[in-house]
Amino acid sequence: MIHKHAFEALDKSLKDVLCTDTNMADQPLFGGKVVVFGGDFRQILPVMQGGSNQDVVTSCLTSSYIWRECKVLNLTKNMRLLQGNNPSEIQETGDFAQWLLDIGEGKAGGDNDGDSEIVIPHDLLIHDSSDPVSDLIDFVYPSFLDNFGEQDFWSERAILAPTNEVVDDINGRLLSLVPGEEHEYLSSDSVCQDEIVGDDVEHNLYSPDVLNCLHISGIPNHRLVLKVGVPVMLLRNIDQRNGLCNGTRLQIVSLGKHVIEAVVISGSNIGFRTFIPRLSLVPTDKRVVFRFKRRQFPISVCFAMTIHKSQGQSLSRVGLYLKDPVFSHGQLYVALSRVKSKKGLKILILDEDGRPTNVTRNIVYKSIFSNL
Ligand SMILES: Nc1ncnc2c1ncn2[C@@H]1O[C@H](COP(=O)(O)OP(=O)(O)OP(=O)(O)O)[C@@H](O)[C@H]1O
Repeated sequence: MIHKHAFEALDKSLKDVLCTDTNMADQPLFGGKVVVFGGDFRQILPVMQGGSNQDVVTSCLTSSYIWRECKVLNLTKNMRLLQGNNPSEIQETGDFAQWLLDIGEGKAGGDNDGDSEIVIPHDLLIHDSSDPVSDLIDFVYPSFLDNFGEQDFWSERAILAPTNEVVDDINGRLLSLVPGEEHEYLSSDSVCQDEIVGDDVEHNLYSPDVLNCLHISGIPNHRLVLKVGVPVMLLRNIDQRNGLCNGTRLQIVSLGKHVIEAVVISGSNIGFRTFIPRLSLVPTDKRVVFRFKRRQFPISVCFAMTIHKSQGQSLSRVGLYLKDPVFSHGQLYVALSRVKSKKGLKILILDEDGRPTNVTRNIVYKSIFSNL
């Protein structure tokens, strides 16, 4: 979800361009233009690094002066969930849709606000298994090697997890099963010129070895290992007209030294072939206190992806791997609601001792709903 300041900036810009009245109080919102917002406050709210619950809630559009003039229209039907053909399937879909809403609104397993523990129904769980992670992988990617060459096989499946560490672990495990030669691409990392002060201590602090070790959300790792046929996700908008946006999934066709050929497998331009170059990527993560750039292909392997990255996706098969519990408002709801049918969802929750369990954390800041 976008920070309210982005909408307020648009409001001010449109007022500047469209209003002749210099008295701010008399200028209509968005310069008199009608603006339609679409969103779901049960989903993940703006990311505020180090921010409190209240900081997150007040960063939303509902806490802006704009909201006072918004008219709210509610959508009532979950269009992603495929309706069944017979009464029992229709009933099951309806019950599942209601359960998702209860998770999103903090009502599942009793009324709760903030962090709560919820019990996941038995039929959605991976349990009683000697190797539960393999079972989850087999559920999402059955007959992995037989289906490996099929483009359609990759377009509607994913394993989701809250953190990049777990995602990298699953991706590494599945990549090792893929037949074919491994290609390793190492990034070139350097501190941005405006950060260099010519001091030896600073120079050593920011040496390439140090920069190479940084794993930062939103940019690829220093070491990117790929094979032909592997599904990858774009991490930047590189050609929006042809559907090559941040989050688009592609399958690798060939791996060159300077360029990677891939075919789009998700979104509106499925089948489109393209060449991906290396880009200089500058992380925006405020926890990195200096600016540096990483020159690397803007992609990551996506057998598994983080819940944040899965926002907006509709998938026919989802394996939710909760080795660690979710950590932000709406994360569990987003993960569970990516799927098009209840049958396409399995969840593996591990307890502190690494054993499968049926209880996990849900986080819902109820104050976000108070203005709706
Ligand atoms: N009017 C409709 N008729 C049929 N299918 C629809 C309709 N609207 C949406 N869908 C389907 O529902 C799914 C979700 O749609 P879409 O991604 O636009 O919703 P969204 O609100 O952006 O979802 P989310 O925010 O949960 O990612 C898609 O598979 C889409 O094809």
